[in-house]
Amino acid sequence: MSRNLLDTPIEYLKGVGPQRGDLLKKELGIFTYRDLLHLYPNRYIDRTKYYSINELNGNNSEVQIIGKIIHLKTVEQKRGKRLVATFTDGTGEMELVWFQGFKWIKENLKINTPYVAFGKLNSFNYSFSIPHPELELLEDHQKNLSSAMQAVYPSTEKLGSKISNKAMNKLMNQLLVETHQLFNDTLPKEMRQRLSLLSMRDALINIHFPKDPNLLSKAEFRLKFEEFFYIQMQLLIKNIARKHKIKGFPFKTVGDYFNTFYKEHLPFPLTGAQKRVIKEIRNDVGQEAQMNRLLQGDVGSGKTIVAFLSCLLALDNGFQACIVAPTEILATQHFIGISEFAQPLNLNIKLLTGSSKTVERRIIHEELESGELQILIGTHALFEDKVIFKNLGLAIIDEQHRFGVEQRSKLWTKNVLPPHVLVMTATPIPRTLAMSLYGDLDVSVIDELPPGRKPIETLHYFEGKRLAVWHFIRTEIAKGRQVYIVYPLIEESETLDYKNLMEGYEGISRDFPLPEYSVSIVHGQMTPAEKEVEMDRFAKGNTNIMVATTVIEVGVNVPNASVMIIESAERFGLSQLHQLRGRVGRGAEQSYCILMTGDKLSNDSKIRMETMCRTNDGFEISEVDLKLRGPGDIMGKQQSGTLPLKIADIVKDQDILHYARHQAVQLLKEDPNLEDETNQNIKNKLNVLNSKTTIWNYIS
Ligand SMILES: Nc1ncnc2c1ncn2[C@@H]1O[C@H](COP(=O)(O)OP(=O)(O)OP(=O)(O)O)[C@@H](O)[C@H]1O
Repeated sequence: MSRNLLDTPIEYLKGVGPQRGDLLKKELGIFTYRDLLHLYPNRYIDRTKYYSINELNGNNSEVQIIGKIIHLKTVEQKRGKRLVATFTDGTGEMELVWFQGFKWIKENLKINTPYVAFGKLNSFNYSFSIPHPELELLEDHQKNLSSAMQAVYPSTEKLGSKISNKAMNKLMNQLLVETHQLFNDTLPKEMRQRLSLLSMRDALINIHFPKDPNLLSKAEFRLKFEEFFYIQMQLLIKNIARKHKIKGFPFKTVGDYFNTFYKEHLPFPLTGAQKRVIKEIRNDVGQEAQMNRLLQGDVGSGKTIVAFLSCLLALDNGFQACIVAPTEILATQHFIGISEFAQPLNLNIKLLTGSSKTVERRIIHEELESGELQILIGTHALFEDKVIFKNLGLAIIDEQHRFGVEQRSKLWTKNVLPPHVLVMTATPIPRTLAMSLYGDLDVSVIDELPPGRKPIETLHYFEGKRLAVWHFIRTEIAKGRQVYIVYPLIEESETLDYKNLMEGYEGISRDFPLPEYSVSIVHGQMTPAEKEVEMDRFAKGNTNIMVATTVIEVGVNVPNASVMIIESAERFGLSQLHQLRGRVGRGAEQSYCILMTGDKLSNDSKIRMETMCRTNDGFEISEVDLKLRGPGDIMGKQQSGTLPLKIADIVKDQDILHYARHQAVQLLKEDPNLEDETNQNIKNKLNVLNSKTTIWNYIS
């Protein structure tokens, strides 16, 4: 497309002007002609359908009726004045109503003249009305009707009557008249023909003024394809570039540490998935390029041993490794778990968290710089400037989405070359999202649980069943099992949150009294040391019940705990519920998760409870979560904001996403550097995109 005209500030478009221009800029972020062109409609109204008044019913939402105004009157009520027109089409009568702008309407409306009235239908006791209808003289309507399907723009909700939908349509028409000659295509003709894609020009015209439903769906397909195709092209090209350009330390040998542990000290036979993932990692770190791998494994799938074996690869090649976790509890758990694995190897492994003592810190700093310290495990305390590695070769980051971009890149600056990076997440990211967001990270998936695990049985109970639930807890404790009872974190109010938890704790302590039962508690207002003591009591089996807020959400590993009670479960998101449930079912016993809720549940909450009761599969759960919440909430605003999608929807349009990815892969196979004459416009568009897109800024 010609850049100049399409970059024209929006206020210069005929019909816009400074006032409307300001509205468009402020409310919709439309600054130029180009921005307006890509403001796509939300939906379409069939303007070929006319209703007669006697066929109206309460189910009609928007209607279009040909008729005449036979009477106009002003009605005064307590709530204010309104102007009411009696409108008839010969089959019946209805009302057209206005609450403002009376003078103009009275002066301009013609009595007993054919009009087309269009708008939202209100019904009350079998009488119908349209508030603030769009009215057009039938004569004009027949002359003007250029498109049977009329676009409704998202602006309608935001701008209301300031720029009506009709006015938006008019502006769009004006814009297309002025600019349509200038639309160059961004996809080669050969490709468009091969894939039966509309040209950009036809797609844009038909998305705003569809000639018929078939052309509309072709236009939508073309524009969605375009968005996905270019995202995938960027990701794939970046991936190729990374493999070539970002040099990393190659771990050439698989040495004594790895081999000894693998052959002699594995605490259990690895699952097929664990073996496969370790192979993928070994292959990556053996190359000259930096590894950037995302390791997805459902809760309890055994990521820790994979992390440990990866660390051994670094150590075998004379490098240090670190593991960073988002909370002290999790970092400590990793430290305990890894130290246990490492016992026979006599390694120097240390823990660094916010509550490490000054003396410990000094020792850690010194040993780290001298290279004596081999594996450092900790929280974001590792990102501090004082923490200097002699030669960090591998950084493992657990639950990455809790860290910011800058923090992660801080680890990079600690080296001449970047270390290999393994990002571990127990929150499965739906495949489609992973593909669109992490297309340039290599992904490994542990999709198999260790053998002998019994699926967790999940049950949903309303408050009225509490006594039965308590009875159940008693029988499980009598069998020697332990129980978690989790309360929601009420984000807006720490005090309320605390009060809730403490009340629960007091009740539980009353219902499960000493000496028969003992109850631990962990909450956000305790110091890390206090939390650790309580966690430790529970982990060692000294207490039967652990009462906690979501601080135990990730990483806690107490295989003997077989019951998870989640209080006010309707307050939790799906992925959080799944994480919490993952704290049980880690031993060989049958485990249970009980979701307690109030009686009144929203539809979404019902779906969440049903999903949890139906499946233990983290990927399936994350797909449902994605559908319920949309990608923004799952990934956090920062990340979803980076996806440049205006028309495509990563949930609904997954098929197009896969198709576009396939086409992008094929194209790059055939012409990796886009040198072919026919691919020049793709190259040009990528150049423009690369100069402004931020999609991966947070990854690299
Ligand atoms: N191949 C295996 N065979 C038997 N047990 C295993 C195997 N792999 C891991 N485990 C055990 O399963 C439990 C869960 O493993 P781990 O803590 O590594 O899970 P995870 O993937 O880190 O889960 P989470 O993210 O929930 O912490 C541990 O008790 C671990 O010892």
